[in-house]
Amino acid sequence: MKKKVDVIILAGFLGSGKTTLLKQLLVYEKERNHKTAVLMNELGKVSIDSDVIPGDVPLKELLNGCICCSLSDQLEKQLWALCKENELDTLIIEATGAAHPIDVLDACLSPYLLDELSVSGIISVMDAPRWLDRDIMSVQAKMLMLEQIKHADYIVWNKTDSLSPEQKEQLERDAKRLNKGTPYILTDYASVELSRLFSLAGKQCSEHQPISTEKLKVKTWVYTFNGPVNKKVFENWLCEAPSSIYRIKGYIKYEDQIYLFQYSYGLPSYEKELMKMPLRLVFIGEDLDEERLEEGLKEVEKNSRYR
Ligand SMILES: Nc1nc2c(ncn2[C@@H]2O[C@H](COP(=O)(O)OP(=O)(O)OP(=O)(O)O)[C@@H](O)[C@H]2O)c(=O)[nH]1
Repeated sequence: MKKKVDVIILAGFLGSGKTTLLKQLLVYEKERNHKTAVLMNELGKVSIDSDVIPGDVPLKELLNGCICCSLSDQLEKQLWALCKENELDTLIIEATGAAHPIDVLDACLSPYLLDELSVSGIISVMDAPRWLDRDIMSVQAKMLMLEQIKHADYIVWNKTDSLSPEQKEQLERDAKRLNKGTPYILTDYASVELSRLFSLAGKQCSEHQPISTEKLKVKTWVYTFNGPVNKKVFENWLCEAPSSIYRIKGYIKYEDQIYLFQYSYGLPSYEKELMKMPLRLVFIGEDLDEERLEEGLKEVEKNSRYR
């Protein structure tokens, strides 16, 4: 079977040090003879950070919007193109500082890309002084930083050079409180010992193994239907589905019609699909009880037959 490309998502507030870390990751991957590509997303019309990417690294840019909202369709196309045009080992996505990590993860888990990509983890690069000073920021900015910490598989507290020992202790307490058990590090200029970062993010993984998706804080799970189901039966199941499911997306068939199905924060939506797509749904959430989900969906298929 074809090896999937490992995807690393770099999240973190505007100017927190994502590109600084990205440059080091690229050097590290090159030393390991890993062919690595970068997908860079910037809010502005002109890319600033892409100049720092070496010429031999395949690069796609998504400008003037955020991949977690207005550009999520384009992200899918660009990821597909990067995988088809290159024999990749690793793909690093640098999200904008305004991106919600779960939404970026969601955009990577397109049903089209399931066989191509395997998301290794979300690394959140946090601007430590800004976090400590967050009370002067808007509620939205505070919430965003909180999400970036909460959903990280590895937290890099950056720009810590000017902080007092008490402030550094506070950062450690915050990491433990907000994302218990997740590895973190306090750095300057994102100078992380990268072998540690890879192994810690994967917890039990050795230095040279990719981080397994099973170690992701936010879990993903895929269910494949054998055929069409009954809309009412499926939606009844959905009403009872656990709230820890953040997203569902994929293809579902009602009678003779295939739909692209999207479910986000409790709301389902459908779009008619003209192609014959595999009837797979990708689930994204925390603490997903896979066994229960599978049982429930099998029941949906069974009950649909009697309608
Ligand atoms: N003082 C200080 N400056 C830093 C540190 N890390 C990064 N910087 C600087 O902070 C600025 C922003 O760093 P970037 O790596 O571009 O940050 P980014 O998260 O990619 O920024 P955006 O793409 O705009 O969101 C640059 O000028 C860096 O040189 C640090 O630890 N301390």
